[in-house]
Amino acid sequence: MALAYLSPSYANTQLHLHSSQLSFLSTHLSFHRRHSLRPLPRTRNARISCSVASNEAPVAVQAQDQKIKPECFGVFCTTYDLKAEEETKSWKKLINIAVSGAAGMISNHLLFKLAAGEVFGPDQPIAFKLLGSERSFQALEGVAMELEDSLFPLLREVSIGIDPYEVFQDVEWALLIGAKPRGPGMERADLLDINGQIFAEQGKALNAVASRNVKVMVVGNPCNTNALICMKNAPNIPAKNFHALTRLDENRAKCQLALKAGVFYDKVSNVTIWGNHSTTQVPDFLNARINGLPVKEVIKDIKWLEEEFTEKVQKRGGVLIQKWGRSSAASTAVSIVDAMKSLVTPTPEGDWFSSGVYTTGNPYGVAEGIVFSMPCRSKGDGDYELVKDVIFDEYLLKRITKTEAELLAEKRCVAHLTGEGIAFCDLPEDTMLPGEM
Ligand SMILES: NC(=O)C1=CN([C@@H]2O[C@H](COP(=O)(O)OP(=O)(O)OC[C@H]3O[C@@H](n4cnc5c(N)ncnc54)[C@H](OP(=O)(O)O)[C@@H]3O)[C@@H](O)[C@H]2O)C=CC1
Ligand SMILES: O=C([O-])CC(=O)C(=O)O
Repeated sequence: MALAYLSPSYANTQLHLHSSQLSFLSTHLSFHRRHSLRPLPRTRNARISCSVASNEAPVAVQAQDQKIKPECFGVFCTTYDLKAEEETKSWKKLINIAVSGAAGMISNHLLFKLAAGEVFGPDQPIAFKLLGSERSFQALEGVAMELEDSLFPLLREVSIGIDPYEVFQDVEWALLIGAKPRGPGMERADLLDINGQIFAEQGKALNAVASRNVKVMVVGNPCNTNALICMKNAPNIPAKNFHALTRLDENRAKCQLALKAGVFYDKVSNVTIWGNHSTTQVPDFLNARINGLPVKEVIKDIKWLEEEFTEKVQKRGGVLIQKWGRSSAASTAVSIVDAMKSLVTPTPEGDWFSSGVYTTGNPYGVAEGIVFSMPCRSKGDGDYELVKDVIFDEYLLKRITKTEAELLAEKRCVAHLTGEGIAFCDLPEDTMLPGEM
């Protein structure tokens, strides 16, 4: 069954149905900016003009002719003038970006940055495939309407759906943000299991329908182990293409080092976050540099580095939640943009960036088979290589061993979701997500 386009009211009606009946809802609400000067079919054009003219939300109309696929929505139906057409000739091929948890807080910042060209530049048109759920479908429509009202020249298509097998079709980037937050009294093992199921399903869907070289950025927590689960369920996609977001931690570490040294934060480089996006993460001040000098030559207060600095970065998310009542959304979105940019632009000479990536084959002696944040460099082709010229001391190694042990325990806890046998949960008691206090 196909819909010409959906409205809040129509979607609502359907949302009361059994989930097996819902897949057609992902027969996306598509907003296509038109590339040609060819006039729109009269009937569709007329219907949409009507909804715009009456100043209402997009009106639900089931296709009279079921074969007509939706091509445009509201203002997106307007054809471009010749000047705009000439401009688009120099544009690159459309890039398909999927975002899950698209009605959530992080996404609400991220989508607008991506559509403005912050990652891929001013000549890269973009299509958004937004994944929501029964819960969030109506909110997703609201998000889509805001995108519509933003008049982004680069945003050529927006589709929304709740079936990852449809939403992930041909996507070249999958930004997996949606995850259940840890509620009061919920065990970490339960959180791993509930979210793990989401990421196992999404991994399978990516494996089945996404571009074979899709880059997957897992943000939803616990992001390292979610990324591992997703990857293990997508055997046809290179393991190297999966990332867990630790760039926010890197940015937080840079900020604290700059503050202590009294320099602007662009003077801080070579910061690695090692390990898990949790309170065991290790912000590496041994290899980091300020104005090109080793941090320890600029900040002589070793006690501050080992204790205060490290803990500040590890728990920054929780302190922020205490102040603001909600978790970091804007700075997380900024860090996702940074992380993506680091993969599509060459890393500046001598520097690197942190990302949670698969450890198999790593040169540091970190246990194989987990997703662990490590220092990476990229040629800007979407791929990365691990940095070899880093040094370790006793302090750093001890901390790395602790975060590694936590990730190995998380891995045992989700063995049933990675195809590695029976799960056994012996998670360390004293560690948390950065946002937990
Ligand atoms: N790696 C990092 O650096 C950071 C990671 N995070 C993590 O990112 C994730 C998203 O954060 P944020 O956007 O602020 O969160 P929000 O609560 O605003 O949005 C989360 C989205 O997750 C989806 N979701 C999926 N399953 C469930 C479920 N069972 N119960 C409730 N919601 C669910 C919901 O969308 P839908 O209904 O459409 O599925 C919801 O819109 C969280 O896991 C958070 O911990 C946050 C900050 C930093
Ligand atoms: O714990 C959370 O949900 C928030 C988080 O990851 C962070 O702030 O780094």
